[in-house]
Amino acid sequence: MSAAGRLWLAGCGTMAGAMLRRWLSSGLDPAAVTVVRPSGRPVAPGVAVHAAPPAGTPDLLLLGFKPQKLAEAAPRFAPHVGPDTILVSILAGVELATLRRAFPAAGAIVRAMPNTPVAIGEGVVGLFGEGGPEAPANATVAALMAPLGLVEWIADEALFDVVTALAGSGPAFLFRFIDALGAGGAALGLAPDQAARFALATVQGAAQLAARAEAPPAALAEQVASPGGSTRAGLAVLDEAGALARLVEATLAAATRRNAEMAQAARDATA
Ligand SMILES: NC(=O)C1=CN([C@@H]2O[C@H](COP(=O)(O)OP(=O)(O)OC[C@H]3O[C@@H](n4cnc5c(N)ncnc54)[C@H](O)[C@@H]3O)[C@@H](O)[C@H]2O)C=CC1
Ligand SMILES: O=C(O)[C@@H]1CCC=N1
Repeated sequence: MSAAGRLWLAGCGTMAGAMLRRWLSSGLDPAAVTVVRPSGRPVAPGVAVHAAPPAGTPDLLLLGFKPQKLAEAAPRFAPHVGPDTILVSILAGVELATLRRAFPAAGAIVRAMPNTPVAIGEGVVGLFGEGGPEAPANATVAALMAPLGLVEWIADEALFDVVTALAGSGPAFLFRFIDALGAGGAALGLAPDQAARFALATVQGAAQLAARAEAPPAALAEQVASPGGSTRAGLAVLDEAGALARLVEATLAAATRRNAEMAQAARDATA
């Protein structure tokens, strides 16, 4: 974790806060971290917090505010970003070219797309950097992200909005599904609290089984669905005219479109 040297977080809300929690619990020295957040509110013992960027230059600056704040925040942080600084952005949508315009002196710029389960080391982090997978900064960024969960480089920045929809937003879609599973059971007569517990434990168990199994999820579904049995009757509803697949694809498409809109807004705001 010391690979990142002096680490500054610009913004420390839900997402950057989840990343920081995991970094600290996996051994990052809090004295190496500076959080800059408008409220100046404390974050964690030993982590310096400032309402505005202090003097100095970090080795790695993580942009953790909303994409809509880029135009306002960038001029405050840019003077602290030099050729020895790696800039990492978790801003949904916002492209490398926009970030490069806002931080012309940065030594390297990498986009990272995490999700909230990184807080417990069970997240996903998609990465895309300016210099391609072999750029020297990439090893530093990959080492920093490693404790957060599954870390993979994305081959094409044009796909980053899809990664954001699938993995960045994905937990929200799955939380909805857990609720829907419980609500479905409750609608058919189970006590709502018991239905909610069963739904959560079922999703947790199924995900863990799928993660450990050699067979793909489709084969695991077949193992549950006995011929002529009740699971088959339920799957027929999910599969009718590709109902579930179409719903999920439309969901990801809507989120992907919104990421592209935020990218455009950030381009316009920083032009
Ligand atoms: N919430 C999520 O699950 C995910 C969020 N993201 C990205 O993470 C970023 C942050 O999202 P959240 O954590 O959900 O939002 P949030 O609203 O919880 O946190 C943003 C933080 O930025 C701070 N901030 C605002 N203006 C600032 C400035 N000028 N300088 C420094 N800090 C400033 C705010 O005080 C706030 O605490 C967004 O760009 C989003 O696209 C990416 C993946 C997943
Ligand atoms: O909703 C958002 O815009 C961000 C991107 C991925 C998750 N949250």
